[in-house]
Amino acid sequence: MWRRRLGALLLRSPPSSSSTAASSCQHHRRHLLPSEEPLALNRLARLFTSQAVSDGGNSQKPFIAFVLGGPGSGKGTQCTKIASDFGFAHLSAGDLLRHEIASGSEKGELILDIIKEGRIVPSEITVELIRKAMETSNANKVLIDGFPRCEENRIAFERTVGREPDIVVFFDCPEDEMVKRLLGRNQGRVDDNIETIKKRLEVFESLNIPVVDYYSSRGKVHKINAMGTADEIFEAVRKLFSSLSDWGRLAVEKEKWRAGTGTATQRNPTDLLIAEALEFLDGKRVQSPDCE
Ligand SMILES: Nc1ncnc2c1ncn2[C@@H]1O[C@H](COP(=O)(O)OP(=O)(O)O)[C@@H](O)[C@H]1O
Ligand SMILES: O=c1ccn([C@@H]2O[C@H](COP(=O)(O)OP(=O)(O)O)[C@@H](O)[C@H]2O)c(=O)[nH]1
Ligand SMILES: [Mg+2]
Repeated sequence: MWRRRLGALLLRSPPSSSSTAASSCQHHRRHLLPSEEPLALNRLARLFTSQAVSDGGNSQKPFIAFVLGGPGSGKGTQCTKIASDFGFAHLSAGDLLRHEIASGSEKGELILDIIKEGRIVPSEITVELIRKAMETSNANKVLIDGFPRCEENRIAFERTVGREPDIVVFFDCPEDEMVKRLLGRNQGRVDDNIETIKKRLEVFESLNIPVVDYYSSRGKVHKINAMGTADEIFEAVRKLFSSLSDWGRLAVEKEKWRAGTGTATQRNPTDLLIAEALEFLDGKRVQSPDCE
């Protein structure tokens, strides 16, 4: 039984093969470059797992996922689900800016004007809000929803926080669907009107897509088709995060085994399982007769 389960796990595609950007981009094919370097899957998955099990969320280096996509592509909806199923803190850049407006600060007035026009708030304001929210949340896994909006945002974040995101999830949605969703959002937002929506779509194409292209060239983008019901889309999202988590666990086992907690002369089921995982992770073909 354990062997059958292992076979199924090992035969599952790693996340980089099925969903990394560029390979199957439907709505933004012309923008996304093929990945120049493959996702460092073992490193990434190990990081994901070690952060997931770190002690009480005191890690200084959280796992960071940027969540990008056009206005109305479903970023916020999917982030809520990821946060609840995978234990991420959900930091929405737009929500942080709206809280600043609600606080009545001087900065809030400037932010309101910019949001009404569908433009991008100066990087120093947004990056500072995100940096503080990351510090306050003290979480070991963070979703940053709707940021960076442009290359300048990206560079300012990387300079201030001192690192890149670990992955970028990109929701790929056709424009007419995004417009339909935004006009039906009904949350009383000052920017959910057709005039601002048009401007936001232009800004998305001209300034946000280059950020996706940049991370795509770094092998970090996982593109998700954002058409379908929220639950259907979440199935694809769940696969991505589950794979990271499964592969991370295997990578940790591999390290333990290499460190001497398993030897070739021990032949109990756990050792066999680890040996098979090791072979697979080393890129060899696993003989798994119980599975197909
Ligand atoms: N898959 C979906 N199908 C139809 N409507 C959706 C879907 N996902 C989200 N929505 C709705 O579309 C609107 C925009 O979704 P939201 O998550 O706020 O997107 P974003 O954060 O990318 O702007 C919301 O009213 C939301 O309830
Ligand atoms: O990093 C960010 C995120 C948002 N915004 C502004 O806030 C608006 C709303 O952003 P949000 O992410 O809430 O919109 P969504 O894409 O989710 O509809 C954007 O159009 C921008 O004007 C910004 O300037 N920088
Ligand atoms: Mg949103």
